[in-house]
Amino acid sequence: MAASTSSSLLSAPSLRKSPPSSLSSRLSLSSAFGFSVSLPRRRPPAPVFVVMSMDAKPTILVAEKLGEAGLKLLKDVANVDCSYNLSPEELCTKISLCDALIVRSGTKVTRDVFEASSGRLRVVGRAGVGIDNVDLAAATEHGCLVVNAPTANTVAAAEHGIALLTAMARNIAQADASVKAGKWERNKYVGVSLVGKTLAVMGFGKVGSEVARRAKGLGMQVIAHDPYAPADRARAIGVELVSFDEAIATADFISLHMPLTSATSKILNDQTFAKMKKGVRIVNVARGGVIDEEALVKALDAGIVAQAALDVFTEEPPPKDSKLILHDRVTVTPHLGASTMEAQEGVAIEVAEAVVGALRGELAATAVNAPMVLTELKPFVELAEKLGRLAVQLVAGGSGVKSVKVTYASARAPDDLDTRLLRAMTTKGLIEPISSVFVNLVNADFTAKQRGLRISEERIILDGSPESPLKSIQVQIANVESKFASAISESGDITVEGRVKDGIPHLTKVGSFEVDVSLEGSIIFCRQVDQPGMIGKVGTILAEENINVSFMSVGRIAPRKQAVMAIGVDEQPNKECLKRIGEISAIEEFVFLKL
Ligand SMILES: NC(=O)C1=CN([C@@H]2O[C@H](COP(=O)(O)OP(=O)(O)OC[C@H]3O[C@@H](n4cnc5c(N)ncnc54)[C@H](O)[C@@H]3O)[C@@H](O)[C@H]2O)C=CC1
Ligand SMILES: O=C(O)C(=O)COP(=O)(O)O
Repeated sequence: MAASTSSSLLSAPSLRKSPPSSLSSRLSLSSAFGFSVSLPRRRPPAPVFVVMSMDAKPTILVAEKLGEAGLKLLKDVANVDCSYNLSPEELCTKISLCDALIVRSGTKVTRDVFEASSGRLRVVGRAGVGIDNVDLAAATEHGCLVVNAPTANTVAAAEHGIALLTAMARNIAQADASVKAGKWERNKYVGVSLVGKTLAVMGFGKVGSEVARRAKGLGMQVIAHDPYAPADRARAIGVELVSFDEAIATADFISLHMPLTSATSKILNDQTFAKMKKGVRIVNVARGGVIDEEALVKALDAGIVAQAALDVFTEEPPPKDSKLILHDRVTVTPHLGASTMEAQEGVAIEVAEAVVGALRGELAATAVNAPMVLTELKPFVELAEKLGRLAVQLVAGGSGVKSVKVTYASARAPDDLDTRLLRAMTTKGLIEPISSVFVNLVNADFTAKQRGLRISEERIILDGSPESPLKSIQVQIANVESKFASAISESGDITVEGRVKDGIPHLTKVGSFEVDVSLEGSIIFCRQVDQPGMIGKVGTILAEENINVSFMSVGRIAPRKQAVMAIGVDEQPNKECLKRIGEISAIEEFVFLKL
């Protein structure tokens, strides 16, 4: 495949130098995808996302300690400046002389850093999974690639979870401090046994499943909650997937392994602690923000939570006088989940390879923000991602998403429409709302496969002018239940379909209902009895709650039967507002979805 053609799928924000041809030939998207597709004839060649020639040695700033093997890889091709504990000002001063920056979780790579680099910084490497310390939007705007190391520390994080679990159950940290203080308190530190106890693993991804495997080895009864994990993957290691409420109500121990997203933020709070078994013990090696820390202190004091073991905190380092940290039934570590010799060597190699590759012009499979080119497909790319986002959010908790079909209706011949970018963006929409994985053109198929998600594509060839690349895109999720039953079409699948109108993606079908709502902001779907006054009733509630409606559309099967109302809203309605809508008597079901 000619690199110049394939590269047209990638943007070239501000190139300093075109790549030499030997480097261009390394950017083979077909191999990155693991399949080969003939590319469209119309697409003009564009420069690749290459950042610099390798004849001048680039400079890489390593701002946090990195394993030796990774450093060696970097030093083979670059001038490496290892400067740790830089203040934000020092980082901004240094960065203007650097082509790449490598960090862990302790360095904040803010917009100021990208601005201070004056366009020289081309790659940020995160030697670990979470990239919450990197301003991704600013990176993308400045044409800077961000890569991470998503797999090399999985086992370390799982082992740390198990270490905290066992240390907590046997009061290891407290007893150690007591003996060192000259005491001998054998009765005070009687622990609890793990064997036969129920552990709820919340988030059954890479780390969660490794924790589950190990806990079973300790003789624990393991259940898991993960609305998006396929049940057969859980079954394969003898774990039952259950609802959130069942998990927290049944567990003697709860271990958190979900990403921090708007849906998981403070997922353990006053209400959810109240549903737990009295005396439950909690482990968190995910992200501090998934627990409402004040609520946890209250639950500890009320005896609902017997103990907690925490590696991560909302604010890191946490305030010295934090009641949570100082609580005598809480065991803490300073974000050590990924800190083993082996994991650090692993992430160092994984990130160094990605950074060196990126400097050479290759696009790493671990790229987090690979910017995409503005082509005629741009609005359809946006449509594909939004349909994916909508479809996955319509899935009811407990249904594993395994099989997705994307149907493109187009008047273009198959060899004149390359759907890889559309499929990648649909995959991004399907996976990102439910995961800490970042999906881009390069890693989309790989990521889907890794998660057991099968994405098939179908083309409907239409008569008419091939001027516009596509008429519509439909996304269907098979074999799942929906939290909005009307989203299930006659085929039995969750179905959403959209079109581009005046350059803006629109949703045109949900389930069997025709609607028309622009895909901006967020959406409320309501199914109601088709009768006068419904739009007014819902509109009035939204107006009273100061929620701006951007679009409203009603689709119905037949007059005075059932209808589905799709309402685009600029602001997120609060719980009270949604409750009021749900209480309108003719409304049979409704759901709020973020785009
Ligand atoms: N303490 C440390 O040093 C480390 C912390 N981590 C953190 O551990 C977490 C998990 O990492 P991975 O397993 O690599 O990610 P992953 O993406 O492989 O797994 C996350 C899982 O959470 C599930 N999930 C999403 N929303 C959920 C919800 N509302 N309820 C239950 N499950 C939900 C997803 O379906 C997915 O299966 C991340 O937050 C990551 O940042 C990872 C490595 C080291
Ligand atoms: O990889 C992650 O998400 C982690 O939380 C590990 O962070 P660290 O690299 O140890 O600062």
